[in-house]
This record gives sequence, structure tokens and C-alpha cells, in this order.
Amino acid sequence: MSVGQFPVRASLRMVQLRSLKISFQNSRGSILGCFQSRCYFESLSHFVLGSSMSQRACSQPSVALSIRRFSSIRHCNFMHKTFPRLNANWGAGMNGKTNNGSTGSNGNKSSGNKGNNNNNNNNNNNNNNNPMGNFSWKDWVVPTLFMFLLMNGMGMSSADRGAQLTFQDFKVNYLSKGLVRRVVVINGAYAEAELMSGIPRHVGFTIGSPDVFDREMEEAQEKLRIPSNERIPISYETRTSIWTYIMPFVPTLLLVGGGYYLLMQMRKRGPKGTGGPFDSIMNVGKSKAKLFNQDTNIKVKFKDVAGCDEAKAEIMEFVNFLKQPQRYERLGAKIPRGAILAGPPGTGKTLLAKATAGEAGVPFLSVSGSEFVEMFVGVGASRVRDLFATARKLAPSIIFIDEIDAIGGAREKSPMRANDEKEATLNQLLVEMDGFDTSDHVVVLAGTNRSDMLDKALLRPGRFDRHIYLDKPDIEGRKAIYKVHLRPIKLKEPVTDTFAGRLAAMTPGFSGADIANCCNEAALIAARHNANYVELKDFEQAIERVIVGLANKTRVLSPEEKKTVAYHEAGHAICGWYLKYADPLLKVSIIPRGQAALGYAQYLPPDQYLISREQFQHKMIMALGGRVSEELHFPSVTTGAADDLQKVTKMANAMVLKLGLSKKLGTIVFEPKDTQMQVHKPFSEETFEVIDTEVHRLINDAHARCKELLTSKIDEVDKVAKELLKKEVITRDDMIRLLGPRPFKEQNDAFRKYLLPKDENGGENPHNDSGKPEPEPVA
Ligand SMILES: Nc1ncnc2c1ncn2[C@@H]1O[C@H](COP(=O)(O)OP(=O)(O)OP(=O)(O)O)[C@@H](O)[C@H]1O
Repeated sequence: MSVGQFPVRASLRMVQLRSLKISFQNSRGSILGCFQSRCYFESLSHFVLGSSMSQRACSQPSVALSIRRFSSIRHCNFMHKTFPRLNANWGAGMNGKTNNGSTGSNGNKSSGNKGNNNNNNNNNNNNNNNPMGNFSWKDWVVPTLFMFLLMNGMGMSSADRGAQLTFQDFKVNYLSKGLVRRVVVINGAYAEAELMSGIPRHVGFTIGSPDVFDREMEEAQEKLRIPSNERIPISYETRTSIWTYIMPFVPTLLLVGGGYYLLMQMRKRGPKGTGGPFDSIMNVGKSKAKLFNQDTNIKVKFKDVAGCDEAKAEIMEFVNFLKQPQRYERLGAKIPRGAILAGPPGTGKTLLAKATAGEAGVPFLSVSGSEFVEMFVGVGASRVRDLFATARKLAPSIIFIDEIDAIGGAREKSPMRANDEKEATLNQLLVEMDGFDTSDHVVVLAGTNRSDMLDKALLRPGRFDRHIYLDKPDIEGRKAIYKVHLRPIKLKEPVTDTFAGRLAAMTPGFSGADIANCCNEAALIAARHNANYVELKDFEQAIERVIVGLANKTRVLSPEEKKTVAYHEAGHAICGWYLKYADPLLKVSIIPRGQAALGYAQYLPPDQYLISREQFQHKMIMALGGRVSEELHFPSVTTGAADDLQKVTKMANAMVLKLGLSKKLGTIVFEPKDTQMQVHKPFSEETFEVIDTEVHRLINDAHARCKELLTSKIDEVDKVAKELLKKEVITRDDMIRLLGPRPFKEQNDAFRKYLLPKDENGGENPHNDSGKPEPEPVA
């Protein structure tokens, strides 16, 4: 009996048994199809044979994805399509039942007599309504493949094994009835009996061991009195599953597949345009330079770079060359290939390079020296090659390498300390700069804070022929930079020369970046107070914040500590007031600020390039003012002068060792360069002793002179300290009120020009601020 001729009786029995049904559903819950294990059909045939084995037979490994009432099989298109005859019979059976008034599989009550045609129509309707129709073959492939593999994975398909029995069942139902043609023992563990005819063709059962099975078969046949020449032949086979071959490769396949999938995911999720880490591996040798051109529109122009006119003039030549190369070439001039922009941090090197590109209107490739450095040898060199190749393609163009010291540092002489990757990168840079001739119209600009440590080969003419030094701006430079950065700031009045000059005078030693930061801070402070404009007081606060840090409100000093700080700062202030070469005093405060300062006195040093011996000595006396004041006013001194003492020692050492300002030691310098390690002392023991005594003498002298000064001004120190304790902050005006005008003319011209009130600094007082003759400086 074939499955196609499946009788109604059997199907009804199955409904009662609530047998297995495998269904595939998509994510929306629609049934894609269902699948009935062969064992299931085989088990049906056992019912037909009147066997009670079907339930056991259905205990085939659990392949069911969902177990439902068998009746819902009506929705299974797969069954309808695959087994049309079964489908027809099935429909007849089910509907035959419902026609009799019982509840149909879908719970609907049917009425009226409808023949098979109607049933088929119903089925067709069901098919049409079936959501499965919307799915493509792809929806079938994965689940079907999965099922196939799963069933193979169970060792052998149910078709291989036939119905599952016990040896006892086999003896009673098959052997004793003479239905068995032959038996095959598979893998020594499973016996498959081929039947004479009918369905199933095979039945099977597990055995303990072949020997025992042989014996039991012998005994069973003996008991059944089967003559020895008619005994069932038993053969032995070894069968292997497809999985036996596949399984060893599965971990590898999973690893490779998983890795590939992860890479793909990372690539998808990487930052836009970069392609994620996958791309970074692939493009490891590519230059990371950022390209700016007319499209990306470099908005920086020379007018935005203030206070470095000489540097601008130098670099302007590059711009002219890139704009009109023939003007130079027709006279046989070769334009310099590159320029090193050197100088302290924040002095506008990058800004100047950008402005050059902005003015020239040519592509600008900007890269940082550190971007060439990679763990792998050769990557840096490859990036350099790529950078220059790109620049040549885009010519005329500008390459800007910021922080070139990262790759251009002097090569190590000792092989022990050599760095292959760094040297390979530098060599490639040297080659590329030699390699392109001036007709390439590529200009290389490089920025560094440490031009002293660059390799000499890089600096020779023909490579970086121009060395442009950008120093911290002087008062006029600062004024110009303030004017640039005040442009976007909302002030009450338009920026005047005096306003910018006043700010510039208050910020000696500030770099362009400091000034930009200061302007921004002032705007932030004004915004914090909800002000409509940014005012001078906001700038003053911002400057104070940049110089000495934020007021430290959490650091609370005891009254005793506060008194010590007040006298300490008053000592500094008095020294500053009565010493001829002291810088103008702006403010004294005993409010703790920043990390360590418990108080501070703010002076305005001039832009000064030469310092005399007297000026040095006065600076040392001023620095010692705090400690000496403590000595004079308290029984014991504190640690508060640690920083001052460090400064004084440094100054004394510099005077003796570096500046030739010691009379005893004379004009000899012993200060080693910062870059060199000092192994041997470059002086004899006698000279060492002289140095030692000279340093001591200078400090002791300064201390004695400071003590002399503060003892003579003990009342003034007292007044200032008391005022400080009362107000915490005193200004120059308070000092004038307490002590009278300073007896010396201020040395700082910028201070006199922008910060001194007119009446204090009128043309009538050429000598000093008080109008009295200057006293003799403290000798
Ligand atoms: N001469 C200047 N004129 C106007 N603004 C300036 C000037 N110099 C510096 N700045 C301001 O300081 C910022 C930082 O300057 P820049 O990056 O050019 O400094 P740098 O010299 O390259 O510093 P580093 O050596 O640390 O790289 C600039 O964006 C600009 O706002």
C-alpha cells in the first residue's frame, strides 16, 4: 500500500493520535509550509497493518518545529502540492466527517452535502488564501536545507532505518510470520530487516552486539523450527553519515565564516567614508593627509594671521610662486621647495600654513608627523610616497606636515637606539623632497616646536630651504592678534587701539592661542552673567584665570595661615614697589588660586630681550621678599616660599653657569645643552668650588639686601598686609593710596602707555610717577 493510497480510516485515526506535524513559519507567523517526517507516513502504514507500533515509530528524533493538532495540516500547501492524492483523500475524510455535523478541523460547522469537487474547491480556496503564496523559493531553501541536514545529522534518515521496533516485536510480528527476506546489521549496532513485500519495505531495531544478535536469531529460528537452509541471511555493513565527513570541517568553517561576518559588520558600522577597521587594514600604507581645496574652501587668509608680518612676507613668496610660476622661472630663479615654520606652541604656525593655502587657492594636503608613525616597518615610508604622489597629481599644491619632529628628528648615531621605522620614514621624506623638481609646483611646509632636534639633512638648502621662526608676539603683535579675535565678540563699543593695547599690555608672554582662548573666556564669563556685551572687566577676569587659574573656593585657610600669606605677599609687593628694576605691580591677592598658589602678586614684565646684572639682582630680591617678610614678622618661617626659593636658585645658577654674570668666575659658560646628557663635569674641582661659592654669594647677597629693604619699610609691609587681610585683593591704586606714588619711573613702556592713568603718566613727569627725584636704587 502506498502513501498515495492512504485510506480515510488511517487518517481519522491519526487525528485522534494528534501526531507530529512540522511547520515552517516566517517572522510574521504565516505558515510557509509544513513537513511530515517519513517515519510518520510509515507509521501510518503500521496502522493499516493493524500494528500498534506507530506511536513508537513516531518517536523518531524530535524533528518537529511545532506540534499541532494534525487537523491543521489542511493549511499545509506543501502537503497539498507534494501529495495531491493524499490531499484529495484527506479532504474527503475530513469533510466527510464535518458533513456529518461534527466540528471540522478548523472549528467551523459545515452544512450541506458537498462532493469531492467542492472539497477540492475548498482546498483550492485555501491554497489561494494561503499566505505562503507570497514567498519566494529563497524562503524555502534555508528551512529545507536545515531539515535535510538535521535529518542527515541524526545518522540516517528514517528511510534508511525503516520502522523502529524491538527485537521482541520483530520476532512476533515479522519473523514468526515469515515476512523477513534478510537482515542487515549496520555498524554493529542496528539491525535492518528487509520484508518480503508491502510497506514498510524495511523495519529495524537496535541490537546489543552482533554476536549476541546472531545467537538470538539462531535461537529464535530454532524455536520457530525454520529449517537451516531457509534461515534468514544476516549480513554486516558499515555505513557512514555525511556528517562524519562534514563535522571535522565545521569548527573551521564556523570560525572563518564568523570572522568574515564580523569584518563585514565592522565595515558597515565604521565611520562614514572610512570603511571601518577593515579599510584601515587594507589602506594601512595610504597617506592620511586631509585634503582642503576650493571645494572644501579654506577660509583662512593672511588677514586672519596677525602679528607676524615678517613670517607672512617670507611665505608670501610661496604664494606668488604658486600663482605665477613663470614670473620666477623666466629669470632662471628656482623657488624654495619648502619652509620650516618653527616656534613655541600656539604661535600660529598651522594658521599661517592654512592661510598660505587659502591665499594661493591651491589644494592643501595637511598631515601630522605622527600620522606616519605606525607599528609596522615600511608603513611610514609608504605613506610618505603616497602623500607626495597625491600632491604631484594635484599640483600646484601645498603639503603641510605639522609636528614634523615626530618623523624628522635627528637619526641616532648609536645602532642600539636606532628606530628602523622612523628612519625609513625620514629617508623616504628626504628622497621625495630631493625627487621632485621645482617644476612640480609642490611646496612643502612643516611646523615644529623643536627645530633644534631636526635632522640636519632635512634642513639643508634644496629641501627645507627657508626657516621661518614664529616667536611669541610682542605688544604690537598681541594688539593685532587681539583685534583679530575681538572681531566676532560683541563689545559695547567698537574695538579701539587703546582697548586692544590695554589687553595686550596686560598679557605679556601670551601666544596667539592664549589670546584666542582669553577672548573666548571673556565672552563665556559675560554670557554666564547674562550680560548683553562683553566688557573690560570680563577680559580682566579671563586673563587672571588664564594666568593663575580659577579661584579655589574649597581651599579654606586658617586665620593664622591667612595672616602668613598676607605678610608674605606684602613682602613681595613692597620689594616690587621700592626696587628700581622691579616690574610694575598690577594686583596682589591672597585668594587661593589654581593648584598650589595661596596668594599671588601680579606684575607686568615688559617685552624685554636683554637683562642687566642689576635687573637680575632685583628680580632675586623681589622673589625673596615673601620669605624675608615672614622672617621679620613671625617667629618661624613656613614652606610657603618653596617656589620662590626655587626661582632664586635657578636665577643664581643661570647667572653663574650660563650667562657669565659672575664677576669671580668670569666670562665662561658651563651650562650643558638640554639635549645632551652630562656624563662628566666640564670643570675642575677648584672651579666647582668657585661656582658653588658664587651661587651661594649671589643668593645670600639678595637675601641681605631684601632684609635691609623690608626692615626699613616694616610699617609699609604692615599696612599692605592689613589691607590685604581686610580686602583680600588690592590693586595698584590701593598701593598708591597706602604708600604714595612709586618713586621710580615704570620701565614697562606698554604699561605706561596703556595702563597708567593720564595724570600719573603725563608728559610733565618724565622721570618718575611721583614727580619727585628718583631715590638711589637699593644697592
Ligand atoms: N598670529 C596669529 N593671529 C591670529 N590668531 C592666532 C595667531 N597665532 C595663533 N593664533 C590662534 O591660535 C590658534 C592656534 O594656532 P596654531 O594652531 O596655528 O598654533 P601652532 O603654532 O601651530 O601650535 P602648535 O605648535 O602647538 O601646533 C589659532 O587657531 C588661532 O586662533
